This record gives sequence, structure tokens and C-alpha cells, in this order.
Amino acid sequence: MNVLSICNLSKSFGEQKIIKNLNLSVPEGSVFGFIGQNGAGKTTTMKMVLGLLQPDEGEIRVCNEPVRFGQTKTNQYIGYLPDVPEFYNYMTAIQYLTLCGEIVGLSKKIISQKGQRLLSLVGLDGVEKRIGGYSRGMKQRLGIAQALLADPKLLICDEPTSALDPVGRKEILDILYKIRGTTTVLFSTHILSDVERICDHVALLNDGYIAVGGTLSEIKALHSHDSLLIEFSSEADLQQFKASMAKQPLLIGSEEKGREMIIHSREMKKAQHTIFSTLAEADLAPVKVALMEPSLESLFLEVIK
Ligand SMILES: Nc1ncnc2c1ncn2[C@@H]1O[C@H](COP(=O)(O)OP(=O)(O)OP(=O)(O)O)[C@@H](O)[C@H]1O
Repeated sequence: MNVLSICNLSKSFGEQKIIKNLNLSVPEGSVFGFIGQNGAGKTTTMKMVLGLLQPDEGEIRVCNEPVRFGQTKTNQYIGYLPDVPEFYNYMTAIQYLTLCGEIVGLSKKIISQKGQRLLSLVGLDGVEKRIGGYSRGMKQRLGIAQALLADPKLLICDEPTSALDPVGRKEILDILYKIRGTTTVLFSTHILSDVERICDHVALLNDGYIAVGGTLSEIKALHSHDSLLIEFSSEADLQQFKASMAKQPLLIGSEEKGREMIIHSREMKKAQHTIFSTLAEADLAPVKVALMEPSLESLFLEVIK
């Protein structure tokens, strides 16, 4: 089942068409990376999912119920962490979660139990200081705890790691990874390494629509080429290899750095035959040969160029 389905969604601001016929399905239980460059329209899309912005065209369904602009019914299924979460700085974390729990009608007992559990999940249990003294990362973590308070089916996080240092980013990613299976996670980002670390599904928003989407392994298999790194013991050996391969189109687009060469091919098995027989004929013994997995970054750069 899909927790979120977006069908033929379009949105313009004035003359500027930001979202053009966007289709997206977020399967239950997934950790879904919604990727796009700055200004691609990720926040705009999320606001439409939350009923805060009116689409020009298209349909959005959350847990199979239609989202209506200005109405909050489908938001009962959603926990939302905006890119810059706002808090009452004079409160402590537990005071803030208590207030949020009361607003959504939870009993004192439930708030206390859930509050402690969530603060422990996000690594803020036992933190006594007021929110005003928190780091950005701590605020983001508290924001996740707050977004999870009402046990949402879908947690939406808008660029949760973008403003954080590597330690803060890892803490957020670890939390999102921990809750997979119990809560479906959709998070937007332009940091591809974050996506590679925790997501099982991804969609790349480019030019207003999903240019690439699917599971990480599907995308890598469909859109990418493999690369082979060959390291020689000297630059002279590398030059000799190049000369021996001169008649092969395989070296077109290859990269060279010092004693290393990286060769890209969509048919790596075939390419390897040619490379290894050339090495043998030229009596060259590289010090290292390694098959390199395509990175999400190289793949997406290829799609959006
Ligand atoms: N209310 C608005 N009125 C006019 N233009 C808007 C409005 N909201 C967003 N935009 C424009 O729509 C485009 C997409 O913005 P959006 O915030 O959705 O991008 P984003 O992918 O979330 O980017 P970022 O990573 O920078 O937050 C931008 O060009 C932005 O200036």
C-alpha cells in the first residue's frame, strides 16, 4: 500500500510553473528520499501534501484519502518537521512535548510515557536546559520527537540535515533509520550521500517533475554505468596502456589522475575482457584493479545535465 500518492500534480507561482505533472508514490514502510536542487519545488510539493497550498491540477492522497486544500483531515496521518522548526525557547523539551500532546488531545499519562520514549529516541532524555540554548541539531531532533508524538503513519521532514554539521547529520539520519518499519519517512534533501545512507526509495525532482524514481538498486541498475579503476606502478605504464588501447573507443570519457585511470562502461563485463587481454598482450601488471559502484551523485548529475 502507498501511504502517499501524488498524481499529475501541477503548481505555478505567477508565470513560473514550478511543479509540472508530478507523479510520486511512497510505499508504506519505506524511507523515501525526495531529492532536488535548491528551488526545485520540494517544499512547495510538501506544502500541497499538507493542504497548506492549493495545487493548480492533480490529486494527492494520504492513506488513500484525498488531501483538500485548507483542510486538516489527512494531516492526522502525518507528522511534519519543517526546514526551520520554531519552538518556545523558554520551555524545556518535555514541557514543549507536553504542550504539543495537550493540543492534540493526548492524556497526561500517555504524554508522559510517549514524551520520555521519544526524548530517549532522539537522544534528548535527561537534557534539562531550555530550548533556547539548544544547538541546531538538538532543535531538529526535538522537532522529530514532536512530529512523532501522535504516532503518524507518515513522517515528512523538509531538509532535516541541510544546516547541520556531519555529527548532527548522522544523529538525524540514525533516528530516521531507527523508525523505519514503524513509520514511513519522506525526507527532502539535496545531500545525496544522506540519501544513500538510509533511503530505500528515491525520487529526483528536476524541472518540475520526477526525472528518476524507484528503489535505489533499481535506479542504479537502470540508469548508471559501472566504472573500473586501474592503478599502474608508474605513469609510463599508464601511458603504455593508453597507447595499446588507442584503437578502442572504451577510453572515451575515461578519467586519468597520476598513475590511475577510471574507465566507464555500460557493458563492463565486455569491457573487462578487452582491458584484461590488452594488459596481458602489453605485458602490463597493474598494482590495483577495482570495480567501482556508481554513486547516486554521478548518476543524478548525468540525469540533470
Ligand atoms: N509563495 C511563493 N510565491 C512565489 N514563488 C514561490 C513561492 N513559494 C516558492 N516559490 C518559488 O518556487 C520555487 C520552488 O521553491 P521551493 O521552496 O519549493 O523549493 P525547494 O526545492 O524546497 O528549495 P530549497 O531547497 O531552496 O528549499 C522557487 O523558485 C521559489 O522562489
